[in-house]
Amino acid sequence: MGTTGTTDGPLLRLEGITVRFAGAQGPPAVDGVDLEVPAGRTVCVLGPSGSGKSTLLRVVAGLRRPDGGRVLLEGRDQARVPAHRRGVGLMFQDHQLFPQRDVLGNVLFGLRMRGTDRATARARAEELLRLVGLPEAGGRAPASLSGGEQQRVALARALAPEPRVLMLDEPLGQLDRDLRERLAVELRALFRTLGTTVLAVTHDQGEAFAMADRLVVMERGRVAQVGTPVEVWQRPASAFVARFLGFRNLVPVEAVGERRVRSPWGEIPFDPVPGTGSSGLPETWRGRAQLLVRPGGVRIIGGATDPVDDAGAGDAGAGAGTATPRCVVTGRTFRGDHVVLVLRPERGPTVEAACPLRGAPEEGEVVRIRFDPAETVALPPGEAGDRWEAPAPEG
Ligand SMILES: Nc1ncnc2c1ncn2[C@@H]1O[C@H](COP(=O)(O)OP(=O)(O)OP(=O)(O)O)[C@@H](O)[C@H]1O
Repeated sequence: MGTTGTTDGPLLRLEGITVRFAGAQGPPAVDGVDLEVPAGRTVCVLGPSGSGKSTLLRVVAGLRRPDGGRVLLEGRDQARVPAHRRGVGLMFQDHQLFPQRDVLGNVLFGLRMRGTDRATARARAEELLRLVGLPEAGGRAPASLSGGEQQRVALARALAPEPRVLMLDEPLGQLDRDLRERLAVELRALFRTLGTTVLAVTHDQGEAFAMADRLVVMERGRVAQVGTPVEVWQRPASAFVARFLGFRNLVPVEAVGERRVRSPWGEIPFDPVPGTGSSGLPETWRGRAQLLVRPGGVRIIGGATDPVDDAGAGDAGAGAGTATPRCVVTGRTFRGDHVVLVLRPERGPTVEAACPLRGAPEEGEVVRIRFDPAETVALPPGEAGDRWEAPAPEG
């Protein structure tokens, strides 16, 4: 009962979708968005509140006409196709089951509307309830179910009419984090089994990373980055994306030599941007960048009294001229198998470090750190609203 495309191209393609709300100031709510969803895949649009995610879904569903651009389903322009004929399903955060119908009645609803005969509809509804893990719940009232169970029923109801594309708007938003991440993993497996094509929007990275084959990160109505979850995590395209993913160790830097930069923490070697020359930065950045250091790349190399000279030349692991700033541990949080430390260096912004439980320093301790070049990512120097300022000179 899968929904697969009949053409070689993506099942859903958006070309330059633009939406301007009447009377709204500033740039359009959705600003020239291109996006593709291949058949049988799950694409998650991820972005902060107000970045245009829901508006985009409404355009695909046919609930809002775009001011520019096209929606193509199986290669066909949907401009003149009304919402109810597009064959797309939409599930909102507040899934609103029909309270007066039992669970089976809720799942049957779309099938009966479509004129599916009673026996076929019932068989399919029961099959879907089994697939979402509620095989015995058909006769229950929605109000007697937990939030997570209601969410599953809503999903079964949305899947029942076999939409060509299933669209989910913050599908797990109302559930607590634990359940949300578990359900996201289950959904991914379910969509794989059914071959469902899914376009989901969420502001929750955990949910998006658990569900998506491909991520589209939005920033103020525009696409900031497209890639697999691993690609986006490993190489965020901008400081905006990096911050949105929760990375905090982000500083302006200036090239000072081959694959070395001056940062507010001192001079550090970094991982060059692929395809660049000796400086390791694209020429268009003119020797400037922002540098992200992943928390796992901040290495504790010893206590304050260990023999490391202040210019940073003494530590064998760090290499000559490499900063090994001295920091006070100001925060310490357990995260299961590791500890996240907040470190206040003598100069420059605070640093977040992830380190193994064993031997992790205590709050108030003074330590030395160095930055592992393999865990750094150079990002473009600036973007709208994000001013690049030269790092303070050392000394
Ligand atoms: N009907 C409307 N009239 C005017 N402006 C609107 C309307 N709907 C949305 N907007 C604006 O368009 C922008 C995008 O809104 P949208 O709801 O698509 O964002 P979102 O990313 O889905 O946010 P959230 O995660 O909070 O739902 C916002 O600035 C919002 O204020």
